[in-house]
Amino acid sequence: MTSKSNTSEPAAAPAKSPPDAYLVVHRGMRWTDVIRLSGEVHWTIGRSSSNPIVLRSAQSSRQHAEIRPSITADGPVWAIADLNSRNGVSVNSRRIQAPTVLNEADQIEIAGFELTFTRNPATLTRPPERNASGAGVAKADGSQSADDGATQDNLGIGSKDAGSDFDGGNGESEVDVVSQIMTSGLARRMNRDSSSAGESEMRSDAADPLLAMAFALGRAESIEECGETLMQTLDDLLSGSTIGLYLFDAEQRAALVQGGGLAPPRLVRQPTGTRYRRPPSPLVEPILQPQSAAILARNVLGDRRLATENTAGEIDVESIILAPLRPVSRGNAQSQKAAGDSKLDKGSSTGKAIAENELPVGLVHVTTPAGQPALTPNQLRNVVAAGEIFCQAIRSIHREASLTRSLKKSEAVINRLRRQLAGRIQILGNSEPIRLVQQQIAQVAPTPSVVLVRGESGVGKELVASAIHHASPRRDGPLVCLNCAALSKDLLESELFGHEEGAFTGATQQKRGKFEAASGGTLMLDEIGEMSLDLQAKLLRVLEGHSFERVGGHSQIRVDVRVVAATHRDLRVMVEQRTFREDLFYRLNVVEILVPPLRERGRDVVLLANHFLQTFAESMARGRLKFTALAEKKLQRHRWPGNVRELRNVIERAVVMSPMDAGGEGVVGELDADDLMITPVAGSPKESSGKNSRSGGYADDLRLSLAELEMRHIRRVLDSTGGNKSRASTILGIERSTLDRKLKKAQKNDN
Ligand SMILES: Nc1ncnc2c1ncn2[C@@H]1O[C@H](COP(=O)(O)OP(=O)(O)OP(=O)(O)O)[C@@H](O)[C@H]1O
Repeated sequence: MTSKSNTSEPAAAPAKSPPDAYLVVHRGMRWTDVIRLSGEVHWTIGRSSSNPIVLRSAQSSRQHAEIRPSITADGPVWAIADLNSRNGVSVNSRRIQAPTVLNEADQIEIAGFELTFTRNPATLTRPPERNASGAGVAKADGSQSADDGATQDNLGIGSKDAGSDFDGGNGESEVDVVSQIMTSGLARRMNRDSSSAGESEMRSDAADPLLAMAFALGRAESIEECGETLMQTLDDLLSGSTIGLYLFDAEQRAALVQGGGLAPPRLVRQPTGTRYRRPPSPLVEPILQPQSAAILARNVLGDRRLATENTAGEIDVESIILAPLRPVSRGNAQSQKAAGDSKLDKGSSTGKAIAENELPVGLVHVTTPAGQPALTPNQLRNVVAAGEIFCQAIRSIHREASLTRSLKKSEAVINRLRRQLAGRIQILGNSEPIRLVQQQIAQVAPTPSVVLVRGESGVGKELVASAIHHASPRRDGPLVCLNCAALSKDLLESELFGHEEGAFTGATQQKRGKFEAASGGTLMLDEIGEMSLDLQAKLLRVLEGHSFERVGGHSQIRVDVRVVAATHRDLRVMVEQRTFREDLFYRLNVVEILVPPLRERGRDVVLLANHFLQTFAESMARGRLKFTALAEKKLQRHRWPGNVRELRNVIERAVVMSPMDAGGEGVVGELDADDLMITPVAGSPKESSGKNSRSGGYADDLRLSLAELEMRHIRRVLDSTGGNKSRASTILGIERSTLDRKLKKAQKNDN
């Protein structure tokens, strides 16, 4: 920064006082200390406590400098003069040689302190721009003054890291030193109280309420409770002051972003004889800006820009604190630093559009009435500290609430999936043999017994095992399935029991087996009849409660697993043929469930076919589909050698091959017998002699009524036009409205 017209020397005596101005002492990134310059007062600055502004520093002369009203050709101004100090006074890094007019945003350096001169209250809440090098206050000529060596104090604000407010890192905190600046008539009174010992006593006094607050907030469960606790703490820290606590809910945040004013405070403390009044908007607007600093302003009496008038139209406030409530996170501190380093536009005033998420969560506004001691920098520091503790607490409450919300959502999803799963593992069917299976599952599921499920391939043995698991007390544990026919003897052993690293070629790392993976749940061993006799012996030992070792391992592993075995073979015959161990057979055959083939389930075929039809039509977005009577007959007559799996595949294929708009708006698409690709079982009557009904075969038409035939033709034409009704009605030679009427009527009949 270079010095401007302020080197011009003003005339000595003022005829009239200059406009009020502010001397701003930046105190870290989060707060500023403001001294109002008003009237015709000569504001001497120095080490002596007789000065209105006291600098407690050995670098400061007893009477170091003076800021006073002066007259120039342009009118009354504020000027600064060096009172023959040892270390001099610099304005914008230039040591002044004569009284110098102060201009907006001038940086004054005295005895290592850095002060900003401003007339604009909007700039008061801005954190200072910092010297990027982190060096202390530079002298104008770059030299050290003669008696600089007299003190080792390094009081330059610029030497402090912008992000850390509490410790200057040089053994003495910057805040401690700067906090000893005092103003006006209070200097003497404060001097009495704020000897170094007094200051630290004040701080330890503050520690108790802050500590009590931290404990209370740890227990608080709502924002309201946190607000009450903060208010109580502020009351303890700032007795005699009026306090307003503003907390911005969603509505208020939206209003503030739109440029609306402050809503009434959420909580107020007003000692007897005082009345709380909101801060004026010129002060509120800048404090809502991102990265704004808390301010302490003293000598506020009569200043309408810093305080609101009473009912008599007077500003009867001695000092104020206005602090934004903003949680400080690591990221936040970094962005504050970045803002302090470069982003802030020093020249502009307020009124920038603020994003809702950049607003503080609230404000603390403290005022002391005229005639009472002014608020102190320590009190400012304590308000900011209390505000930060409060913000952390409400952030925890918000986080907890959001975690609870997402937990509830997850639970809802889990329950939905459970229901879906339950639907999928439902053993559908009303036939006698399938009812018996359902009943056996219900009986055996709650017990810990081993179950042997037998049946042809594709009848639903795995589904039965799954149903047993999900109806058992182990339902929250894992269900692990292993097909014993799919692996060689050695691989099956390592799959079942796991292996240690290096147990065999390719065993590059330790692996848990399925028994361990199923611990606490159910292990389904499919195709158990394919297991080698050696492995059968090992399995039997585990089923009898013994521990086992991983392949290549020595440690004994014991698991809590329920086994459900399945096979399409007749194990009794295998036992007779000595290909299956008799002892294992009896161990497995505690409860046997025989799943009937599909051909023995009567009308269940149609029930299952319809279930698969709906499932696939939905997953392939084919709308509503149904089977024609002929299709159902065909399904019923087939012998289903591949059982339910075959049925499922037949239906899936039919749905895949059906037109995309088969079940379009207002139409239930039909799957005819010809759409079902089933190889007719030898000896059964030919299920359909016609071609695919949609592609134009008329063999079945001989059994249709005229109306049915008409509708079948309409649907074929509609198919050929891709569902375009206008084109279909042209081909059919009828009005579009007639077509609509016929379709509606057919739909009614279908329903
Ligand atoms: N009653 C049923 N209700 C609904 N779906 C069933 C039913 N029975 C079987 N299924 C379905 O049929 C298919 C085959 O069933 P599953 O795999 O359980 O038969 P499996 O007897 O274990 O076959 P494999 O002998 O080849 O191991 C699966 O998609 C299954 O969901």
